[in-house]
Amino acid sequence: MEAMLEHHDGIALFTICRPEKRNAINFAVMEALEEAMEQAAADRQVKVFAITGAGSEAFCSGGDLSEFGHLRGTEARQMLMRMGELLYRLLTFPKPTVALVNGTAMGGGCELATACDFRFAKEGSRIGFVQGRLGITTGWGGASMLFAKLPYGRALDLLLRAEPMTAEAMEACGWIDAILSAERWHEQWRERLAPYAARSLSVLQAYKAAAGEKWRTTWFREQFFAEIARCAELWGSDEHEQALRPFLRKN
Ligand SMILES: CCCC(=O)SCCNC(=O)CCNC(=O)[C@H](O)C(C)(C)COP(=O)(O)OP(=O)(O)OC[C@H]1O[C@@H](n2cnc3c(N)ncnc32)[C@H](O)[C@@H]1OP(=O)(O)O
Repeated sequence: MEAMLEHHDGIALFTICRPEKRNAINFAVMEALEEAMEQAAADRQVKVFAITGAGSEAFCSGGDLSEFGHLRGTEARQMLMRMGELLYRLLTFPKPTVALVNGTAMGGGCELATACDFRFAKEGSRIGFVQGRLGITTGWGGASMLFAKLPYGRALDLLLRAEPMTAEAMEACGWIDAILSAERWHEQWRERLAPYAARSLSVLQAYKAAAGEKWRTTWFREQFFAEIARCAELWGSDEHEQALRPFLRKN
C-alpha cells in the first residue's frame, strides 16, 4: 500500500506510505492522491483535507527519482503535467487543506505542501526547495504558488538558495503557519484543525470559493503550467542527468 486515506472527526487524512523512500511520490501515490481528493471533495462528512507522510522521518522527499529519473522528453513532461494538474486541483480544493509536515520535506514535497492552505510542521523538520541544485526548477507549479503566497523576495530567496532550511527559518519567512511539538504532534495538529472542522460545510466552501478566485484566473493558470513546461525542458539537461546519477545507479 503506497498511500492511505483515513477519517478522523471531519478530517480526511491522506498518508503517503513509503517511509523507506522518505515518502517520495511515484505514479501509484499520484493515483491514490487523485482518488483521495475526489472522495474527500464529494464526502459531506469531510470538512478538512490533510496530507502527511508515514513514519517519523519524512513528510515527502519529492518526486521518486528512482522512478522518474529514467523519464525523458514527452514522458517526463507528462509526469510533471499530471502532478501539476493534481497540485492545481489541491490549490483550488473546495474545502480547507493542510500539509502536516511531520519531518523532512524536499523538492516536490515542498511543492505539495505549498499547494495546501496551511502548513504545520513538526519541530526539527528540514525543508528545502532543492530543485535548483538538481539542475531543474520546481516542476509541479511550486514557484507560481510560492510567489503568490509569500512576499516576492522571500519566495525567490528560497528557490535560489535551494537548500534545506530549519522549520524556524521557514516559519519566519511565512511558509510554515505553526511549528508543533514532536511529542504532542498528533494531539496538537488535531487541536489546530478542530475549529475548522466545527464550521458548517457551506461556510467552509464559501470561504474557499472566495479564496480560489485568484487561482482560477487565466493569467495564474498560464503561469503555473508555463513553469512546468520550463522544468520539463531542463529535465533532459546534462546538469540534471549528473545530479540524478547516484539514484539511477542504484535502480
Ligand atoms: C519531480 C519534482 C521535483 C523533485 O521533487 S526532484 C526530487 C527532490 N528531492 C530530493 O532531491 C531529495 C533526495 N533525498 C534526500 O535528500 C534525502 O534522502 C532526504 C530526503 C533528506 C532524507 O535523508 P535521510 O533521512 O538521511 O535518508 P536517506 O538519504 O538515507 O534516504 C533513505 C532512502 O530513501 C531514498 N530516497 C530519498 N529521497 C528519495 C527520492 N526523492 N526519490 C527516490 N528515493 C529517495 C534514498 O535513496 C534511500 O534509499 P536506500 O535506503 O539507499 O535504498
